[in-house]
Amino acid sequence: MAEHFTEQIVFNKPKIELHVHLDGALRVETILDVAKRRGIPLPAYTVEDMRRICVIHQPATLTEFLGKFAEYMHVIAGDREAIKRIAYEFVEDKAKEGVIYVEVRYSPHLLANTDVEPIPWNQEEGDLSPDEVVHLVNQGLAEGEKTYKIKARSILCCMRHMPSWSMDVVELCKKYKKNGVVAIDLAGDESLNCEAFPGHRMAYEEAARCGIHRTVHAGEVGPASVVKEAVEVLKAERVGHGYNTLKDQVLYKQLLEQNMHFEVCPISSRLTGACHPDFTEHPVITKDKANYSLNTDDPLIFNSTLHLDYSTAQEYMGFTEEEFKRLNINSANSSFLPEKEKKDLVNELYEAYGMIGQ
Ligand SMILES: O=c1[nH]cnc2c1ncn2[C@H]1C[C@H](O)[C@@H](CO)O1
Repeated sequence: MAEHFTEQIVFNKPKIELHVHLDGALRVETILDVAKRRGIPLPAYTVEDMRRICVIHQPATLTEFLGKFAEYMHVIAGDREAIKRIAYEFVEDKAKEGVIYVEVRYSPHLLANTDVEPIPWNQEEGDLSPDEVVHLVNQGLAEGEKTYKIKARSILCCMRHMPSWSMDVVELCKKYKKNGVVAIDLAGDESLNCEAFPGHRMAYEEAARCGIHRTVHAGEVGPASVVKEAVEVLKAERVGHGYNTLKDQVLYKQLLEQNMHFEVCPISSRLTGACHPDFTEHPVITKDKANYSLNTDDPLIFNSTLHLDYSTAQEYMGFTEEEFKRLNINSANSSFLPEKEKKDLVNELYEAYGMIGQ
């Protein structure tokens, strides 16, 4: 587990997760297995050693954290079997954590090796396009859903440093809207690119025009102005992280009034240096009755589970059983499911939490 924090199951009830990266949620065992099959050299060959390389152990910076992906993404990218497998295993892992609905995000371009410029992770050009990546992830998720009886949808990420990919991303969201893709996201290093490039803005305009749901990583390490831009220019319906919103109280109050949903990731926020390392100082906004979810973000790199985020929230941030229920109901209400499915999900939680008729 991350540093000395210990995982306990403090909320053993159905949960919703809205902010988790597929490529940050792989099993180390799978990376080793695929590398062996493909004959790809790794910096380590045991689970323990490879985990040590992938994991962030001490609070670092977002830029350092994002560097961790380069340790293993070349193993999975460009390989059809591996991509389908990680999607399937992801659903299994979430089901084991008691998640009944998850929205998982990734960049199709970062898993492809053709129709992408530049080809990521120093791969040789191959024949796996971002379009086929989405198809494969959809298949893996759908098979996982069938086996583990939970619901999994996906969000496609634009990357802050690659505005030239963003129009492709929104086109993929449109194409696969009926096949499990529910929204567009903008991820990557906002500390390097604070203002969204025109490529991102155009993609988000098109998303809004076509009824594609929108979330944006903003105010994680970047200033509150990035959140303002996400909401006002990119028309974000949810904010990924958003911690620095609190530094602009006018904006924060406005977003509270709008019932804006914040995708909060406690363990992540500490290890990426986004928030104060002392969890008691974390700007999670329980006292304001804000609308937010609790999420793992990148459990491989934080060596974490959703249970660890919950137990940390309970132990250091004063979360109660009632707050866990409230935030999960808010999460279901803020999911990007169609209205009818959303209503059913909310009712499922009410029932599981013994809140029928409230
Ligand atoms: O916490 C994060 N902030 C910004 N970008 C992130 C975070 N976690 C993962 N990413 C990036 C790296 C992944 O390759 C990409 C798509 O999942 O999104």
